Amino acid sequence: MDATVRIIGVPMDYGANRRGVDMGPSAIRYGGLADELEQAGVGPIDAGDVRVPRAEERDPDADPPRRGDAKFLREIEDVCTRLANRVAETLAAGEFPLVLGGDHSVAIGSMNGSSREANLGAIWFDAHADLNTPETSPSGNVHGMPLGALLGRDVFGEMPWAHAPAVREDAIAYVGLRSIDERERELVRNSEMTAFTMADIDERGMTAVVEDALAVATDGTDGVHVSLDLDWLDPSAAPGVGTPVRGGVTYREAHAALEAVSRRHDRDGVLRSMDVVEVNPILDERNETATLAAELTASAFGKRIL
Ligand SMILES: NC(=[NH2+])NCCC[C@H](N)C(=O)O
Repeated sequence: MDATVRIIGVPMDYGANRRGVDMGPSAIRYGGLADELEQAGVGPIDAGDVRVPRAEERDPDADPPRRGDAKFLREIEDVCTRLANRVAETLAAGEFPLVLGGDHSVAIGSMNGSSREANLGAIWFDAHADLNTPETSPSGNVHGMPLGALLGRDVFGEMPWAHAPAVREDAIAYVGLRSIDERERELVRNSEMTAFTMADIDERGMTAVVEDALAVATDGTDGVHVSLDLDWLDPSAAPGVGTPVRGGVTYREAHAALEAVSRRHDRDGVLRSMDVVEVNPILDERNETATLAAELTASAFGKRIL
């Protein structure tokens, strides 16, 4: 990675089903992110956090969460608008935006910012498809909807600050899917996205799958956004997440995947922006998941064993 990496924290948990991911940015920093990046040969700048209104300060009656609705969408849009601006400014300054979540709805902001001046592709490292809309969501949690939002589906087509689609469907590749809601399954099947599930990884190996995902995300695009949800990993390696799903990626597969991204970047500079999301320190064991998040980020930016 030749560009300076600008770390942008987003201490937000409005999109998640439980409290705690708002502490993710602190935990990942405490887990050694800056040191890890330096070992990868990257000079990071920590730009601090995007302002997120504290949940305790909200009027509890202002926006009552309802089933089938998008909970706290107003707050999430507000934060994502600020984040999108920060990401766009970072890119305009010739720096690389590294966004620390927060729940996965932060990707709505980071990818909107990253795609303002570029045709963006994306790799979604996640157990979940995150393609719900308020209409299809079983939970109403917006962290299950960021791709629906980025594609401008349903009410997300009416967000005046966002341009939709922020990313072309056929330039998105999932890697490691294993938990898809009933109605979401149809959405994934009927979409033009490429979905590599855990079964594909078992059958073909991580490196081959990630190389294919990179081919999808770079085809006809100016750059790739990597969205790394820590629940992509198996809960034995990453216990500090709010929506754990067993049967996930191992510690070694995860490093292999991000090393494959970094190798490709070394060849043709494809990486444009990245977010690392869903670390929940309350549920974690001695900050293990946040530390892993920092290590995996360093692998994406070129840290090698030898
Ligand atoms: N980024 C995440 N952790 N997403 C979890 C989504 C879970 C479920 N599919 C939902 O819509 O509620």
